[in-house]
Amino acid sequence: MDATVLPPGLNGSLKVFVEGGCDTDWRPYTQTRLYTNAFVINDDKLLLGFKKRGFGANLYNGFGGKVEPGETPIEAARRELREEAGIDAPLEHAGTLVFLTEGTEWAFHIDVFSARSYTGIPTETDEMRPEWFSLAENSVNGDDDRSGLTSSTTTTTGSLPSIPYSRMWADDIYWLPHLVEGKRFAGRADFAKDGDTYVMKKFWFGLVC
Ligand SMILES: CNc1ncnc2c1ncn2[C@@H]1O[C@H](COP(=O)(O)OP(=O)(O)OP(=O)(O)O)[C@@H](O)[C@H]1O
Repeated sequence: MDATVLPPGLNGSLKVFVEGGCDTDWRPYTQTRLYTNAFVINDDKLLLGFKKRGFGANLYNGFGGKVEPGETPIEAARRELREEAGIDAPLEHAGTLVFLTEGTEWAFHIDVFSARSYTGIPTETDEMRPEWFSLAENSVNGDDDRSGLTSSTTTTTGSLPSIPYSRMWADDIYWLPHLVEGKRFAGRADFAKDGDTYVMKKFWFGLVC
């Protein structure tokens, strides 16, 4: 795809790998707010957090939040990882995501980071419950409802569930496999609201080339 037809908000040399949704225009916006999202991989396991409150509650996600005044995105990402998961990690930039949600006139600009090692012990906080998921081909289905099961925060052996995409933001299934593979990506998705649920209406994701 020609760089001139990138969705508004995305820049650089990107090659589309998936796009779809409604045949409508991208929603206009005048402001962006900076956020971070950090994913820790350890051997064949991925650490996700179950969000207990706030925006995206009851979904699994990486660890992150708003970039505070005076912080760089990487500083914010490491702070949020410490605050929400209790660990430190040598985060590297993996991708850039732009999201519009119905009801807000500004765009989320999310710098996504990943690390292949960490220090500390993943620890549940008020906001997030860290859990490990298997990246192995033959792992058990992580989309099943695991409520009532013991938290796997400290599990290092046995069969972990696979990434629970049905209980994550709808965009994650497109770009997270690329993050796991160590590829750099960027994308945009515009969401509409259906009651309390956000529905992904239009999306575009590409790899950095
Ligand atoms: C729409 N599609 C999306 N797909 C995947 N991830 C998404 C997302 N939209 C937002 N996110 C992430 O959700 C977190 C919100 O952060 P959020 O908890 O609101 O921020 P912060 O911790 O600063 O808030 P408070 O301190 O509670 O105010 C933050 O990681 C951000 O990257």
